Amino acid sequence: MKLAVIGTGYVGLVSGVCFSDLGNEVVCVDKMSNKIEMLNRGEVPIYEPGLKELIKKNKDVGRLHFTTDLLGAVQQADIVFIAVGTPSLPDGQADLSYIEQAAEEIGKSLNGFKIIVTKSTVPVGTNEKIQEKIAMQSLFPFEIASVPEFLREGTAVQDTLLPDRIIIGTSSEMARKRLIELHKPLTDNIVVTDVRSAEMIKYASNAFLATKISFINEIANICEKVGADVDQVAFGMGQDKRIGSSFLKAGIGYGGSCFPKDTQALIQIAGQMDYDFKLLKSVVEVNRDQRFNVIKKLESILNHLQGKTIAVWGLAFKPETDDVRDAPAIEIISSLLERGAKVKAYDPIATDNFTRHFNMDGVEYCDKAHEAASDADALCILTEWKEFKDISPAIIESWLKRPNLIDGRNIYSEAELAGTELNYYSVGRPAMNKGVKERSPILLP
Ligand SMILES: NC(=O)c1ccc[n+]([C@@H]2O[C@H](COP(=O)([O-])OP(=O)(O)OC[C@H]3O[C@@H](n4cnc5c(N)ncnc54)[C@H](O)[C@@H]3O)[C@@H](O)[C@H]2O)c1
Ligand SMILES: O=c1ccn([C@@H]2O[C@H](COP(=O)(O)OP(=O)(O)O[C@H]3O[C@H](CO)[C@@H](O)[C@H](O)[C@H]3O)[C@@H](O)[C@H]2O)c(=O)[nH]1
Repeated sequence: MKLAVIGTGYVGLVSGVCFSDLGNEVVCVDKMSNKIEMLNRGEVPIYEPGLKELIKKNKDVGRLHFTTDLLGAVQQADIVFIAVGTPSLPDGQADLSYIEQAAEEIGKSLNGFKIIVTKSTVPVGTNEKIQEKIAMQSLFPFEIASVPEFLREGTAVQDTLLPDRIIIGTSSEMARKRLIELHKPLTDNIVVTDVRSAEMIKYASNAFLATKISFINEIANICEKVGADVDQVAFGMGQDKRIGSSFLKAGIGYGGSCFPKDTQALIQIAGQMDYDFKLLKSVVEVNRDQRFNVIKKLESILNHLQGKTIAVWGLAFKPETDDVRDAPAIEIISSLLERGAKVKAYDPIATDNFTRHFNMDGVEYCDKAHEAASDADALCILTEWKEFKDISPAIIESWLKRPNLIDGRNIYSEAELAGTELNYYSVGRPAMNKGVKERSPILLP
């Protein structure tokens, strides 16, 4: 099939490349000419394992193209995917201006029957607005469908080629058939719904996963008070198939380009219908507070942070990505600076992105983990990069000026800490904490 994909962010680029790998003729479009120039030179604007190789393979056989020419791309396509951004507006609603603009441009470009598919995460009812917008621009026939995307950054290629399920929301028999045919090579688990339900499935899925994370983080906070170990608790809970073991990793809360914005957007969607989504509001509040536990623990160890040197390992919102959108590191570093600390930061790949987006005076960005930790009063681990796990706590202790380690992602085990004199604090594992004032768990009467 001939496909056009509008927007070459994570979703557009990865899905375009994967569709082309399945043998389809794909043209990926972006209005940012620098991105398209990079892609045409064989460079990849995002860090995503396996993507570069797949782009090269499919470009070399002439099945994959990159262009800024939306009209040309749409005109040669049978199916057009919209994969532009839907960032948050200041009040939390989804900003649909990129969607509206793309729909208008697609409408102006139609030259015959097409299926227009929205992959972007959009509020319920948006696909109907897209339909109206396109129809205002064109008399050519077209059908619409909502096929939300569920890939995770860092495993995007794998998630796209081996999805748990594909959701196809459409009322068109023709779109249903063509889209099932297109996705069939990926999975047999294709769920066909109406358009509004497909739009809601995406938000409900992200909100539910965010809820699991905030739930386990609150359990972790209680574990610290009652002397239980959240990792053991999560493992035990996860053995129940009804609960499942995924997304129960306690830490400093979720970040990234999706959970923070999509939870806020769903609260707004509900609010516009006069429904107060109390549970999800609490999920967001718990997540906001969780990252500041790092600051509280630092203050309990160091008393105050004025003039102290704090090393930070991890700027990306999670490992295997250079994405820093809504990363916990942003607020944690800002709070450290506000309290007068000197911050030395290191990330294996996200530093350039971080410095491009955030102007944080007073932060020294380091090229090596060792350089950041050297002579620091404390080290905070904010992202669980494998590179960090491979460095033993004993080595870290030898680099630091004072032996204080805040492990925001629970990357070290008790055995790895044995023999060190580190004041160690992780999340929800009080028996492993050493040197922190509230070290002894409060035993229940
Ligand atoms: N990032 C993820 O992991 C992920 C996963 C699932 C779903 N989503 C959803 O998918 C959508 C896209 O997310 P993303 O992270 O890939 O976005 P992004 O913001 O990284 O990229 C969007 C791209 O679209 C381009 N664009 C905008 N308007 C355009 C137009 N009219 N013509 C051509 N190009 C245009 C922009 O220049 C940009 O390069 C969002 O709705 C997001 O919520 C994202
Ligand atoms: O047990 C867990 C799992 C994740 N996280 C955090 O949650 C955030 C999001 O992680 P993850 O879901 O792996 O990354 P994303 O790439 O943001 O993917 C989510 O958001 C995408 C965009 O909508 C969806 O497509 C995916 O299905 C959904 O998992 C990160 O900060 C993680 O550190 C935890 O704290 N504990």
